[in-house]
Amino acid sequence: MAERLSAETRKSALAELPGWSETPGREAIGRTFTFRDFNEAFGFMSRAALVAEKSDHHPEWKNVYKTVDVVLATHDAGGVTRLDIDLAKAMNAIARQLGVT
Ligand SMILES: C[C@H](O)[C@H](O)[C@H]1CNC2=NC(N)=NC(=O)C2=N1
Repeated sequence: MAERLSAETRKSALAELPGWSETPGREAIGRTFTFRDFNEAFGFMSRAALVAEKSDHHPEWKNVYKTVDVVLATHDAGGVTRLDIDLAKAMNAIARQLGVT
């Protein structure tokens, strides 16, 4: 089972994750992605969903038109683990391919 990261490790991991920040009021990280339109937002979600399924690690996310709000935490560990950092990195890579840095 993935180990919960300390506040210090979480903060240094966030420094490598453009656009991501701590979620106020809970041990989690979050980012809002804004795409060109709904089609690209949903395309992002489709691709990220495949990565999540493959890693058995799933996001908490909400899509409104061209925005996707994402919160990542490892429920089993009660905080942020490497799994969340890796999924955030993968999401940033997918977004970059869609022109969103
Ligand atoms: C049994 C299965 O491995 C677990 O329920 C997985 C599924 N996806 C998950 N996703 C997230 N974000 N946290 C978890 O603890 C988690 N656990």
